[in-house]
Amino acid sequence: MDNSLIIALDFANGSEVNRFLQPFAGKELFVKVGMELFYQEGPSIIHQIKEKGHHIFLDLKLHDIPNTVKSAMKGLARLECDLVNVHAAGGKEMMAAALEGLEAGTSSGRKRPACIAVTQLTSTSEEQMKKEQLIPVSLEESVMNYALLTKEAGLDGVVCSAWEAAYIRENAGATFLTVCPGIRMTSDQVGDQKRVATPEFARNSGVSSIVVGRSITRSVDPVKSYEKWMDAWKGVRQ
Ligand SMILES: O=c1ccn([C@@H]2O[C@H](COP(=O)(O)O)[C@@H](O)[C@H]2O)c(=O)[nH]1
Repeated sequence: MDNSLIIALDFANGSEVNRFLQPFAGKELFVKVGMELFYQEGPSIIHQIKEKGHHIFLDLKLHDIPNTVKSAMKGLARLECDLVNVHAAGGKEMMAAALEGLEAGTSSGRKRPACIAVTQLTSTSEEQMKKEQLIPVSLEESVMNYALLTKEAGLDGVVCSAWEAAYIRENAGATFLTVCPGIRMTSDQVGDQKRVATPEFARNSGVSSIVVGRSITRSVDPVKSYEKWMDAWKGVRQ
């Protein structure tokens, strides 16, 4: 799953997803199903997207007591997604329990889904983190702390912004995944994201995979937009 551009399918229902995916028929995409879509459509949306041949990041950001997360992950493993996640703020014990659940729910002979943890949301600024979460260190230190806890718990990587990816790579190793949302072209609207970066910056920082939502899903021509984004991510001259 390294070097992927993951499209965030933040749609209200399955019909909107089908309408979006239809012009991509024949292409093998990596897509992200988040809370908005999954809470409306449930597991059936995962089966439908898998039938179309796409890879899936199920972005439900589990955050609860270890036993609950373990049981939930056991169930989610049966959906056979490629990537799932939790919040690192749930702690090392919770993250280790998530892995145990995933392993228990993965059928024999199959590879368990990769599991990553959200560090600080890309919609969080350092100022907000200090004021609201009462974390006195820099945002980069907080993200790094969560990344190291995630690694110690045995998970495969983290969700972070592209700004922290190089530091994480240096300290946690090149095989530890850094999956980065908050990616924007310079002409794009930033919206609610705070720690944004361009695809070029992400590539040069050694980010494993980028997540792109509205810039593609809300564009007039999503296929053309996706191709433009892929070129920027892969480093093709514009
Ligand atoms: O820290 C995080 C964790 C998850 N996300 C998700 O990524 C996409 C980003 O969408 P855009 O439209 O490109 O902003 C969205 O689904 C978020 O839930 C994140 O942005 N930051």
